[in-house]
Amino acid sequence: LLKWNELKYRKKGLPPGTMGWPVFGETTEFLKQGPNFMKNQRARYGSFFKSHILGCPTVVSMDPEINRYILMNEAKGLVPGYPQSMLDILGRCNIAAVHGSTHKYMRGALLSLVSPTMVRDQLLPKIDCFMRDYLRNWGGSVVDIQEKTKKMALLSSLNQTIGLQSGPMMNSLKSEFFKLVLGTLSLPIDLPGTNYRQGLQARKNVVRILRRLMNERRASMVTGSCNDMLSYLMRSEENIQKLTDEEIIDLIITILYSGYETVSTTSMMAVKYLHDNRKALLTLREEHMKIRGRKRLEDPIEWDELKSMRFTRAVIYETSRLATIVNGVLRKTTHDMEINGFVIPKGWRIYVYTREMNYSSYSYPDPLAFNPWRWLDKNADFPNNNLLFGGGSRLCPGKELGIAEISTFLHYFVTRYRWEEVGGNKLMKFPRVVAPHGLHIRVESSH
Ligand code: HEM
Repeated sequence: LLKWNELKYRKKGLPPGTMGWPVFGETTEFLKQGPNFMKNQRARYGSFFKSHILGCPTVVSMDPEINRYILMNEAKGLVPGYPQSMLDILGRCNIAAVHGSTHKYMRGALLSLVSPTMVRDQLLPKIDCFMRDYLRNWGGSVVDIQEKTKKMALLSSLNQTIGLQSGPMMNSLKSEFFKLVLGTLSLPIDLPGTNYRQGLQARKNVVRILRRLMNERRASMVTGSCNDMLSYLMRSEENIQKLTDEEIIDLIITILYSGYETVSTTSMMAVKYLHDNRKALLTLREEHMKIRGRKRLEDPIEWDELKSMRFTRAVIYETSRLATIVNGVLRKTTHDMEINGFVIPKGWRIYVYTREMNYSSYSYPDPLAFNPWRWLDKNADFPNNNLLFGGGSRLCPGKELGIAEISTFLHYFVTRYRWEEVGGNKLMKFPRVVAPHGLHIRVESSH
């Protein structure tokens, strides 16, 4: 079977590599061995090789230059190639499912929601208020920081998108959202009890709740007075892009989904790395104490203060790099196309695998050390330096919002508390960063 499968894919012009078993391909090896599978294949076939993973013939690219080329050239037919289960559950109009001019206006609408002015005037005050409250009364207890940061990312995002702070609607949205997330990461098998079926059902429920909310706001004409993202999108005079209701709903789901695991995992891993690196923690705490020292206890963080948190930003970048919160991004070809001297057939996936770039000792001397200071020496925002937030026309639009959330979380966490890990926490780094049994810390108030 293995041989037959190799012969099936022995077309002229394809990159070197192996295709594994029919149907399953090399998915098991990929998931089990993770980064080592990639490194072994690279040692044998170079940085651009073919495989068959997660149900599709795939070309894996580990070459920084080619990775950048792929991200910069969506217009040539290199469009997002995320799994079907994800597209089904996130909706027809979610940003990863649309290309060309539709992508342009959906992205435009999203960018107008998270522009620097919006972060300064609308979002930062909300985030500050949320975090200040969320991080109350943690002292004197053992908390699972994984669970806390997950809840934090979702609740903060629900507050910004639809203005929800508590109540029954919040509870049902929360539990539906967790099912929705599980569904997007599952095999698309539509049978009772599967994560996929439950994810689809959860999507239906989320859509129903959002639609009801929109109708209620229209009926009571409160759209004008609310200042959350949903109302902003519904107010047609401000919403230059004039999205349909379906597009608005899918955009809200996109925002909730994209900022959830990224923000929560980065926050959790920052807590972990700071715990293990006292000097970095002291430097970070000093940066935040200086800001707090100039203010009254109840004063919120201001935009200029957020911008002045240089070391905090460096901690976020370094956490994102060392933990590799995002291993890579997926694309697919819309027609046969030549890349790097090979011909990639139409419909093949391209895994733009960026993980190894994070551990390059050329770009990051002593790459396995947690060293936030390295980001202070170079211009961290120079787009070619890293692909931590993607690149090209799909560069993460929520980057500054995400950084604002994590910075505010860290601000209240390090100025209010000290913490120690309660031993025995296991961490898995691949395919996603998770603590399978939670990451428990004992928290004490600083004063
Ligand atoms: C530390 C936090 C974050 C990290 C590490 C991160 C990372 C990324 C990466 C790597 C991509 C590129 C995906 C691709 O090319 O296929 C991306 C895209 C995206 N991110 Fe983020 N992200 C973060 C926070 C957020 C937040 C808070 C939002 C909420 C608005 C967000 C919304 C999006 C959206 C909508 C896209 C798709 C853009 C498009 O297709 O045009 N992200 N992000």
